[in-house]
Amino acid sequence: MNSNRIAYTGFVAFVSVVLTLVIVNMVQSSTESQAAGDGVNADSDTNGDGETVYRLDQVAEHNSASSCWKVIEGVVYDLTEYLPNHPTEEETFTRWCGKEATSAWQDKGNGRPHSPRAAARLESYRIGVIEGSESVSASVEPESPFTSAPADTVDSRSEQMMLALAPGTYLDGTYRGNFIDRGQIQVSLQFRLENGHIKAMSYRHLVYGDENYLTMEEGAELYPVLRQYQQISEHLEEAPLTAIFQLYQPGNVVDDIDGYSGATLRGSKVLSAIRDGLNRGVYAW
Ligand code: HEM
Repeated sequence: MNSNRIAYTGFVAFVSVVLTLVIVNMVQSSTESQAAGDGVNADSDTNGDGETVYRLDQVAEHNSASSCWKVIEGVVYDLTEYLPNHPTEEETFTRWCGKEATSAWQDKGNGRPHSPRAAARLESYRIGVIEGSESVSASVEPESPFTSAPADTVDSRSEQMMLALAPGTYLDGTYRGNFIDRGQIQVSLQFRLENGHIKAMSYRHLVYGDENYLTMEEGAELYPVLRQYQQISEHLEEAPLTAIFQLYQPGNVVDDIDGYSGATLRGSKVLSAIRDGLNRGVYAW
């Protein structure tokens, strides 16, 4: 073998090694970029039970009706297909898409839990668990009186208010309370407290200016106002006392009859009348 030939063979070997390295490198980086492009599933792990483990920021990407995931008690559910079957306005359900929704699931925003039938249905939409779910389920957010609103709108006031109405603070019995403004009793109501839950709330007097809502006929112009008051009392039926704080956001409690602004006033009056009743003490056992 002459020296030219040796140099040529060496050169060819060198080039093939370099080419191989370049190709291996290209294949590797294309696999990596594909994985990154796959988004949510790419960097999701599986746990010992073979379930996919998601992070909250991955769930947060599925925050609309077209793709709706929720985290409930540490489990991730893809509820997109269930959405059209939920028996409420779509917004009640979709506002929790992409979020930690344990408290909303537990009290439906009205202080009442979902039925066992609903819980069974939920299971069929399970797609995985949330990262660190042991600690998530152990430290589920404290029950909030504002659970009908996402947790980020809750502030520390809610906790103080909850404490003020903690079960056992008010005795069971019948209560009567009033909201009085500008020298006029506008709302007078009665309710029972049984095991800390509101029962049979009724209005004894509902007046504003010259209007007496309680005697209004169904076709009357201001009849919707009476309807909103009734929706508030229906909403509170059998709810824990702390549910009265939901009246600060009556958009979740009554139909949008007048753009909520009036409903806000109505909610606040009822809230104030209930608290007046509580302050007065038991009216009858
Ligand atoms: C997490 C947010 C959710 C909220 C805020 C919510 C809220 C509500 C509300 C307001 C009602 C109607 C009023 C009532 O029955 O008291 C309701 C009923 C119902 N919801 Fe939900 N819901 C949520 C999630 C779900 C999920 C994930 C399922 C099942 C996959 C579900 C299944 C049902 C069923 C079957 C009913 C009929 C009543 C019952 O069986 O409890 N909901 N929900």
